[in-house]
Amino acid sequence: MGFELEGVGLTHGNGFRALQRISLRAARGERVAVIGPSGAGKTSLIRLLGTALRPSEGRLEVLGANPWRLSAGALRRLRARIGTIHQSPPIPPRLRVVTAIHAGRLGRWPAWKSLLSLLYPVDIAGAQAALARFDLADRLFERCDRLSGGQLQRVGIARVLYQQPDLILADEPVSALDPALADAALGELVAASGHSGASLFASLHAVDLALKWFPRIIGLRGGEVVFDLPTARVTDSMLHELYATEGELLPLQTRDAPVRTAADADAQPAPVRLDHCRGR
Ligand SMILES: Nc1ncnc2c1ncn2[C@@H]1O[C@H](COP(=O)(O)OP(=O)(O)OP(=O)(O)O)[C@@H](O)[C@H]1O
Repeated sequence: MGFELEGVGLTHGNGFRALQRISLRAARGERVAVIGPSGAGKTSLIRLLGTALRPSEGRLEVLGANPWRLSAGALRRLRARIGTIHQSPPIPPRLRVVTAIHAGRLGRWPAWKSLLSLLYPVDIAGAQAALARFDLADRLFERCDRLSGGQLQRVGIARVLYQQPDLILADEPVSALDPALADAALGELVAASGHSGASLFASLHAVDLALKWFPRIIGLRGGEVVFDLPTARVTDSMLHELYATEGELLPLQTRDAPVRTAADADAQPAPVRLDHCRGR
C-alpha cells in the first residue's frame, strides 16, 4: 500500500483548520495528482503524508505503517523510504551539487558512508546519472547557490530519484521551470517512478500537466476532497468549478486560450481546450 487516510483532519497551531474529512487510498506504485486553488490544502496534505505534520484526527497509514505509533528508530526508517520534492529545495547554498544529490541517501547509508560522503563524494557516477536525466550532469561540482531557481528545482528532483524512495511526494515540483522544461522534467519523474515502482503523489499548479501525466486526479478545495477520479472522468466543468474562486481561466502551463486582460473583463472567457493534454 502507498498510503491510506480515513477521516483525517488537520488543524494548524494557530487553530486554522486546513484539512477535514480526508479519506483517500493509494496503492503501491500508483500515480496521483492533487490540484486545487491556492490555499486548498495541497501542501498540508503532502506534509501529512511525509510525516512532517501529525493529523489532528482520523487514521493515517503510510507505506503500511501508522507513523505516529512507531518507535523513533522505525519512524526514521519509514522517513528514509519517503522522498519529498519541495517547491524550493531546502539545500544549503554553499553545498556542491554532488553532495546535495548524495544527501538523498543519507537516511539509507550507514553512518560511516554518510560521513565520508560529506568529506568526499562516494558515488560520483550515481549522482551524475541522476543529474543527467535533467540535463545537469555538467553541474556536478557547481555550488548550489550558483544555480538558477529552475536548475535548483531539478537538482531537488534528481536528489529524490537518487534516494530511491518507495513513496515520492512532490509539492509543485516544476513550478520554477519554463513550459517545455516543466513537461520534460515531469516526464522524467513519472518515468523514473514507474521504473522503480514507487508511488508518486504530486501537487501541481498547472492543470494540463496533471491531466497529461497522471491517471488519477484529486481535486481539493477548502481543505476537502471535491473529486477523486480517473483522469478520463474529470470534466472541464468540474475543473472550472474547482477553480471558481480564482477567476474563469484555469491555471495552465501551456495556455492555448487567449490570456484575459482587463479590457476583456466583460467578454466571455474563451473555452479552455483540455482534450489534447489528457492521458499518457
Ligand atoms: N503552519 C501553518 N499555520 C497556520 N496556517 C497554515 C499553515 N500552513 C498552511 N496554513 C493555512 O492552511 C491553508 C492551506 O495551506 P496549504 O499551503 O496547504 O495550501 P496549498 O493548497 O498548498 O496552497 P498553495 O497552492 O497556495 O501553495 C491555507 O489557508 C494556509 O494559510
